[in-house]
Amino acid sequence: MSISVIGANKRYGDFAALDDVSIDIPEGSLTSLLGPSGSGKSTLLRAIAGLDRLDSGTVRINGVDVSGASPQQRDIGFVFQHYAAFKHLTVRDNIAFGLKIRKRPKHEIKAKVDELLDIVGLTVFQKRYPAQLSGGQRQRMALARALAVDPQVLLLDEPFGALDAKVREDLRKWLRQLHDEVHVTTVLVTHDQQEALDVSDRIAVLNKGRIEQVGKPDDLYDRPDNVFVASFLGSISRLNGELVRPHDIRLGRSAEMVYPPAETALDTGVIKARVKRVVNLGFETRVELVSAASGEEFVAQITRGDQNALRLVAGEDIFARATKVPQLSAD
Ligand SMILES: Nc1ncnc2c1ncn2[C@@H]1O[C@H](COP(=O)(O)OP(=O)(O)OP(=O)(O)O)[C@@H](O)[C@H]1O
Repeated sequence: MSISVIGANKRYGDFAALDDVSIDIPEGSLTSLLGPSGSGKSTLLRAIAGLDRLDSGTVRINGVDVSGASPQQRDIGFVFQHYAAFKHLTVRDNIAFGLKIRKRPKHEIKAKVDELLDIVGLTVFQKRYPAQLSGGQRQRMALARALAVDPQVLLLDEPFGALDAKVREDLRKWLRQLHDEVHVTTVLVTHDQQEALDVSDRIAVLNKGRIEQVGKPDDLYDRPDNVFVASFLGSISRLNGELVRPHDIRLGRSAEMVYPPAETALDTGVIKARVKRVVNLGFETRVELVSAASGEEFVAQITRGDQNALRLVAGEDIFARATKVPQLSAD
């Protein structure tokens, strides 16, 4: 099912939580709403779900105007950051809950729950109670429960937000696989750009109640419309007045060493810089630098292999040259 939001506005007093937001979410896609805290992501998701009414604007699911419909009528699966499971029901019964209240036949419930337990990897824990699960297992149970009733649309509001970094990473890989198997149109709210880049077919970047840009992860990263999108999707520095990404900066001990490949004509030219700090981050090394000419501080990210060859240390003067982020169309 596709989702269209057209001209959505939502105010709290004088404050515009959504300011004329329009977005098309294609059928079967996994689309992330990405933005800083307070940018309106949850407000937009809740409007799609029917949990909050818009002041004006339209929500369409598969072309049908559902703006006046209740969440139940919209046939939506929802998972929040803190999932409210039924504590007194086992994992199996939690997943079966929606099917039981819809009075589905017993054999159908059993088959569906068995399938979902398998998909979310909780078959061996099916007799446990929610309190006996880890946070990550509980969120997987929540997803299985939301999917049990075959919703038209799956809405996820920071579903992994309360989990630690490693578990988050595992779960977002798992979510992507799950989506590839189930294909339900999914909207994921996140403030984590890594998460959005990792799992999404499309990302909508929100800022102050407006959508800044919508596109495929690579398009947003390589061709951001403006500085906000460029900086929200990854760290970025200003160098000779140009925006550059840390891993697009070449460093060397001579000007000749930093010539970029011939095809990248869009570059900053050779810049003399002083190394301020070198930080080893496992596979990569972050080098913090100061431009000799302008005093601008910038950050380069090089491989550990390059650092082993260069052996950069704080205080030394080197040369840098960077490929620019393509010109920002909306600035
Ligand atoms: N019920 C409410 N009453 C007043 N203001 C609200 C209400 N709900 C949301 N807001 C405001 O609307 C803005 C957008 O909120 P929203 O929850 O959509 O942001 P968000 O992007 O999801 O942020 P976060 O990542 O922090 O959850 C915020 O400034 C918030 O304070």
